[in-house]
Amino acid sequence: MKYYAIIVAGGSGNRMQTETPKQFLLLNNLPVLMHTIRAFAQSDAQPKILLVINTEQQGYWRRLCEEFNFRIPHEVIDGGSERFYSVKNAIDFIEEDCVIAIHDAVRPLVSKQLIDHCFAEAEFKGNVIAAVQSSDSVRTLKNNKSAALNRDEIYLVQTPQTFKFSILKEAYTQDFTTSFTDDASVVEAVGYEINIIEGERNNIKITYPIDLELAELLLKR
Ligand SMILES: Nc1ccn([C@@H]2O[C@H](COP(=O)(O)OP(=O)(O)OP(=O)(O)O)[C@@H](O)[C@H]2O)c(=O)n1
Ligand SMILES: C[C@](O)(CO)[C@H](O)COP(=O)(O)O
Repeated sequence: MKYYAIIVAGGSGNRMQTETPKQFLLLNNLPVLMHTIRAFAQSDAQPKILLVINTEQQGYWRRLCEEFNFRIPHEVIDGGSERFYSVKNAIDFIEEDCVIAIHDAVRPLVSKQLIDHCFAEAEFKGNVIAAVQSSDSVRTLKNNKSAALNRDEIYLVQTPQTFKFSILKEAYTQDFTTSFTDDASVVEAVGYEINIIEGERNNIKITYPIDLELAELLLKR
């Protein structure tokens, strides 16, 4: 089987509020994105790596690769205006049957074990996403009224989100809607049941400044 990793790095990082998009910020002296690519390059699956970056940041990325002597082979794909379109651009590039892991560039602490587990399960079941159970109590808030939910039924979804090529190709022919917050929601909308495997508490998404500080601490353990 052929394996691909689509690493989406086409966002602008508004919530991080830094001039440099968060995927390029230094984490332990190496840009976040290089940690992420390295995790996939170290996996047993040895996926072909497709890196999605906005056209205006591709020159900056090339300069970073020179500066850090970063030589892991990867194909650069143009980013889109939404994560959905960034993923779609990468899927459109793939022309062979394969299993595809889609991963946020800003989840640099993902382990090679989780990556390989995702590839193996998706090859067997068609799709699988990594998620962790909520350790906090959870509530909904609607019309100013809050209500408790059963936290045993609540999973916090991560990436990798891994799928057989044909499933992704079919799902990404749909028109974008704002309810598509991840790849699983896109695939579910065409009728597939999504499988969950245990993610990793360390596999945090760098979204706010505190997350970068946390990632630094986790890497130093
Ligand atoms: N048009 C987009 C938007 C997001 N992403 C990527 O999707 C991942 C998860 O998105 P998020 O954390 O929301 O990143 P940003 O969109 O950059 O952040 P923000 O929402 O705070 O602006 C990131 O690796 C981001 O680079 C992307 O490839 N293309
Ligand atoms: C894909 C994702 O990381 C799964 O948790 C998440 O949905 C991305 O959301 P964001 O708002 O684009 O960061």
